[in-house]
Amino acid sequence: MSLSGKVGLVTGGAQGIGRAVVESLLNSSVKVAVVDLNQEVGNECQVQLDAKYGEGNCTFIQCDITDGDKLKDAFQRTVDLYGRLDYVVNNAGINNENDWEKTIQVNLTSVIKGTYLALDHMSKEHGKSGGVVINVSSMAAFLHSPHQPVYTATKHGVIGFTRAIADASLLGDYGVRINVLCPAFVNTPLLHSVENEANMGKFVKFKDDFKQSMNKFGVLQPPLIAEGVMRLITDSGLNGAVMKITCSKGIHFHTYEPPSA
Ligand SMILES: NC(=O)C1=CN([C@@H]2O[C@H](COP(=O)(O)OP(=O)(O)OC[C@H]3O[C@@H](n4cnc5c(N)ncnc54)[C@H](O)[C@@H]3O)[C@@H](O)[C@H]2O)C=CC1
Ligand SMILES: CC/C=C\C[C@H](O)[C@H](O)/C=C/C=C/C=C\C=C\C(=O)C/C=C\CCC(=O)O
Repeated sequence: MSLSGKVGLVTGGAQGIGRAVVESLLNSSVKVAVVDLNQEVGNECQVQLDAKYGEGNCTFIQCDITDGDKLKDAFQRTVDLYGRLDYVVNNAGINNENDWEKTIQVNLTSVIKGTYLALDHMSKEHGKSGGVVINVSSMAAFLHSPHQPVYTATKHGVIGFTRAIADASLLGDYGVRINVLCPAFVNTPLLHSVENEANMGKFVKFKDDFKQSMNKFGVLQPPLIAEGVMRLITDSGLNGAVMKITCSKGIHFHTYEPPSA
């Protein structure tokens, strides 16, 4: 399936999982807006991607996604620059149990805003031609741990929101498929925040429990997560799907039992 001529937007795209996703999209000839808070890492990312994929194929947009107006502008700038929008990956996330309200804003509220903005630009309801949204949750939504209660709550929230809005998209004939991705531990800068009291607050004392889980379940590399994202984009049968990626089972899907009366 050729994705050439399509346009994507990835939040938190300057490093870690988001950066791997951006590169997979560029490898498939998708033009990409890299929306990220970090100016320095974003600038470096732009230089490196221009050198690797050629100028004009991606653009770094500095944006704090918790600022609703700035997020709206980032979507509009993407459409103004590339003429359309087809894929949105709401990936940016933080792990901050000290400033837990910020964690809710970044990990959940901004994912909801990003999904609604994606629908504004892609839904047939607004005369657009459809697309795909992928919201990044975590295996933490299935196997909770004592060192990140609010992070865990946000990742549960992302799954609930995504499954419900995916149903709305289907019933409302929006033409937009909306799926959720739940990676286990991935080797990115975020993972190293477990030892940092500024992030973990009083739960830092449970870091050994976290490390034991990492040893038990293993650590994935970002390109496998990007492979999962590309599958969610290209498999036209997937809407409201909950993709899990783990060391033991690789890319697979969570199954829900139908509710009984
Ligand atoms: N690394 C891991 O083990 C796992 C990560 N995840 C999730 O994957 C997503 C990406 O995580 P990583 O790549 O590991 O993290 P990371 O910390 O390496 O990268 C996150 C990116 O998001 C950006 N960002 C943070 N706050 C932002 C804001 N307010 N506005 C715009 N950009 C912002 C950062 O500048 C950074 O470039 C997150 O949602 C995370 O919760 C899920 C499961 C496992
Ligand atoms: C300081 C922590 C920072 C970042 C890491 C994040 O918290 C990340 O989102 C947390 C991931 C937690 C993963 C937890 C469990 C992983 C489990 C497995 O890998 C496999 C276990 C079962 C698979 C069975 C199934 O597929 O259902």
